[in-house]
Amino acid sequence: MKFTKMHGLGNSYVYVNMFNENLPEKQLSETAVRLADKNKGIGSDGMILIYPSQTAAVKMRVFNNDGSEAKNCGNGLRCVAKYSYEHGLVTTTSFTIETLGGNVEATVSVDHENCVQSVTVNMGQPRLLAKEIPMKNEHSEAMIVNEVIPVYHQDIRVTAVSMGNPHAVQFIDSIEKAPVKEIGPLIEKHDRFPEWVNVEWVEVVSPKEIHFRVWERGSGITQACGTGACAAVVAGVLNGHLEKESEVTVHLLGGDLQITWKDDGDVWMKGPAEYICSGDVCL
Ligand SMILES: N[C@@H](CCC[C@H](N)C(=O)O)C(=O)O
Repeated sequence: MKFTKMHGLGNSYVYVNMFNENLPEKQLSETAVRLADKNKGIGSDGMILIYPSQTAAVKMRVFNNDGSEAKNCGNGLRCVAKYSYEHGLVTTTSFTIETLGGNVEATVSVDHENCVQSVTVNMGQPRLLAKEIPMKNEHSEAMIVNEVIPVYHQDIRVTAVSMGNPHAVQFIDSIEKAPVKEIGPLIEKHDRFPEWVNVEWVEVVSPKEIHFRVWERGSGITQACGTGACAAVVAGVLNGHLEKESEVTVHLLGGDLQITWKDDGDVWMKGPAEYICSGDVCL
């Protein structure tokens, strides 16, 4: 099977062009696990499949490195946009990408050689009600903003945001002290989150700048999470640390993203997408 490995700020996936390849549905999950293995596979945070779409230019499906399927992936969207444009799957610089979390609009910025330098994605509106995350709560129609959940003898305050996939965001004084490895897995599988959750830590530097760390559902620590960065900015506004309409620079382990939560409710993400390698892999 032909593959291309790409990354968005160090968040790497093995991409498969399903316009040409054929993988049986029942093998997708185990293939993602095998490809992600750094010793017996290619090594990645997961696998992303690019399909023809009935409702958009292309369709993206995302698998974490434990084989679970996710409904969205911000870094993946930018890489799918670059791949689709440079491989002729689309012919315009703005086009729609279908995800299981909804359709989004991507715009590629190209240089004089028609290579994509950066990608801007309108990620759509965050979903904030407990039932939309989903998060178990006495009132399923309530938002979860800076609410305490007990985690292993500690009370941790989280703000819950869905960007098509679920996120629990915490604010801390120093990003260097984020207990990602220790607390991440406990919140990821906390019984308040029936579909599990991506877990983020945020240090607010100024109304236009934050530091960010993530424990991703199904993949653990990664260098970056695009949907997580969007969720962090939304949570920052909801908690009064950041402002709507303001472009926020999010410093992730793998580099920076620019995120804006607009007055009309849409969240915009701008950042890079890069190739690593491509080739054939034995399945
Ligand atoms: N790395 C991604 C998110 C991938 C899916 C996530 N782990 C989930 O299970 O929801 C991003 O860049 O958004």
